[in-house]
Amino acid sequence: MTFARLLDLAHPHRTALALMVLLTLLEAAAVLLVPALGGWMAGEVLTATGSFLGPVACLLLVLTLLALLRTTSGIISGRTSARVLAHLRTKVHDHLQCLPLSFHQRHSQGDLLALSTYEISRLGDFLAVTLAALPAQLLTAIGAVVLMSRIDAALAVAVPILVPVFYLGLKMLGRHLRRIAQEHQKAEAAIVAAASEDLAMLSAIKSFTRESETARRFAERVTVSRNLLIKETDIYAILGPVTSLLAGIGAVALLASGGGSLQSGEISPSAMVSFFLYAALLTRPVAELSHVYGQVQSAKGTLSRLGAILDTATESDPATPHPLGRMRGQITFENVTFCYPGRDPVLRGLSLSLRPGETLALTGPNGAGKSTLVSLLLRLEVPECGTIRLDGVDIRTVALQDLRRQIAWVPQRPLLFDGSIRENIAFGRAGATDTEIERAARLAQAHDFIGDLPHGYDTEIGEHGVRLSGGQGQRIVLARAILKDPAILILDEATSMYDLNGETAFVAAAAAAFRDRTVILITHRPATLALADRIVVLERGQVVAPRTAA
Ligand SMILES: Nc1ncnc2c1ncn2[C@@H]1O[C@H](COP(=O)(O)OP(=O)(O)OP(=O)(O)O)[C@@H](O)[C@H]1O
Repeated sequence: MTFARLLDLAHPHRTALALMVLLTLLEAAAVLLVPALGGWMAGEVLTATGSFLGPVACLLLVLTLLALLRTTSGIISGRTSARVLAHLRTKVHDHLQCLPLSFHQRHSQGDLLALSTYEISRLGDFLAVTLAALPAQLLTAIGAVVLMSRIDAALAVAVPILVPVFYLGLKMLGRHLRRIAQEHQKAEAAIVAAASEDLAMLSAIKSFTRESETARRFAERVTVSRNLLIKETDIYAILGPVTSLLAGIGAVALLASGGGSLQSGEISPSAMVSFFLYAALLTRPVAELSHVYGQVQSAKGTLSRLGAILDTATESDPATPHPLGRMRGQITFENVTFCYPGRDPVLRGLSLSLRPGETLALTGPNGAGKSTLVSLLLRLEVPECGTIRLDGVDIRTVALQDLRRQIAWVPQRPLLFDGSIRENIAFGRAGATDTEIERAARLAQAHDFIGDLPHGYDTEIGEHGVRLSGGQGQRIVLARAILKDPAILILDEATSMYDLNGETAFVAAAAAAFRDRTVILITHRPATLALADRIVVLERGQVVAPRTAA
């Protein structure tokens, strides 16, 4: 399963990976020639025939070929690695974007961040560098063993005994290493989660003077990760040299046993030198293969977490979606019941209708289910039972993007990104002109404060709009929604941070902003309630007191 996932991820890069494998195999074949040529050259020198120009020339040729192959494979490996990483990152990012909000509410952001950055980068290297070079490592190791056994047949008996022992040792160590690697990846995720939360909470941390507790909590997580990393690197540091040493000892023992053959003349000096060089050559792939074993364990963990995410169903459209043109804005909730996992129902058989062009104020106690109602209308959540219709069309039968294009939603917390004010407003509609952006900003009562900023609409507002006040952020987000020019506008406490003048001005301008659309105002504020044609009170998931505004 894990292997199938790996093949799937490698598929778009198969040509480059195959080329890498081919080049490294050629490189391994060239490397295997070096001991033979070395032995030949040594033989010529030791027998003092003086005719060692032939082997020297061959050796130089092979070394030049090796340098060329290594340069080419180095370039291809670097490029493939960068491409694999970019592909994995965008694949995971795009998939995360398409997963329902309920998935994100169940998973830690830190875990997802660690997976899509640090873990994926390790996996990319594993795929494009380590695995691509694996066939060449095997060829070098097997080639060296075969060529050594041709020189001294005793090796042909020793190898089948040594290999399973070596493999079993690696397997035992590998299990231990996998557990440590998994714990380390979890610890890294916890660090990312704490770092991003601490930065998001910074003003609260400062005002409640919780710096030392925050630092202690962070240091604890760092210590856990540090200790696991030390364990991991210790094992890697021991594994390589120890396997080299074992392979070396084996080779030297065989070499020593070959000493007799040299004296008895069964083996020539040049064959003896070649044998020794093959033995030295063998230690490198053996040590690297042991390293690969550890990396395989770590990659398995990443692949299984990645698989769990990539196998989670994304938001989907019906097979033949009902086409939607510009809607009139009639909304009907029919007997809708919904509950979050493990919670009591938030909405209980709720029925509610809005006429096209109507402005409805939705009010009621905190936690009554008002925002949840909006999530259901946007199909961010799906009701357990009941039907929601737009202009009489069941929203389950339409394509998600078609549905969401009809609706502009201003959530309780302004969602702003690191960019200019212009970019943040233009996020509402691709291709909007500066005039349209300015008109939306005027309706949202944002134009005047924007004009007072040093760079006006080009002012950079920082991550999450940190360089704006709460009320200014709300005005930008409201302008964005107005710019979208939707059939349905939903304002969820969208003016809660407006100052009195701003709110009064918005109420005065609201007729223009609300013209020709259905509006849902979720609010407790009397000034905003006064904008509504009708006020509906939601309590414990049900409509309790609909009444007409005076
Ligand atoms: N993702 C979630 N998982 C579990 N429960 C949730 C989730 N989101 C909201 N709830 C719960 O659902 C209930 C309704 O929440 P909702 O946000 O719809 O209320 P609301 O009427 O908009 O409240 P407020 O006036 O405070 O904005 C609350 O009890 C809340 O705790």
